[in-house]
Amino acid sequence: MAVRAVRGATQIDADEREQLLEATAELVEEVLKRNGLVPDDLISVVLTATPDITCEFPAYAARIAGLADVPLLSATEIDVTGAMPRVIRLLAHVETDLTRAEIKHAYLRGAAALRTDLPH
Ligand SMILES: O=C(O)C(=O)C[C@]1(C(=O)O)C=C[C@@H](O)C=C1
Repeated sequence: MAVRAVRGATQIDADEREQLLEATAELVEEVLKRNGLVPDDLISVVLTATPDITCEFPAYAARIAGLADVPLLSATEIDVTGAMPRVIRLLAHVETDLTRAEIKHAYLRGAAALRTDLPH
């Protein structure tokens, strides 16, 4: 049974929110680890959620996952018909000596199907 919490006058699904927090933390950690980055290398980070994700701001999830002093922004991904549901995307602007070709992207869990042209 889903545990429910209340934000303002609105009920939210606490289990879904916990999943969002965990998945976003995993994504942040993977992006940093794969590219040998630390939070200080991050200039800013934009996170998007598909429109079906309404339980929490991904930026909040990233903040408590370790990006406390990085400028963050949450936004909604475009609602394209037939697009993969329940996806969190992260676009980071970083200080790095890596070339674009050396950057390692992270498509985790089912999101790997979004870019089969990339190594995962
Ligand atoms: O990289 C992704 O997450 C995708 O879903 C692919 C893609 C693209 O076609 O380049 C599509 C939609 C997103 O806004 C970003 C990128």
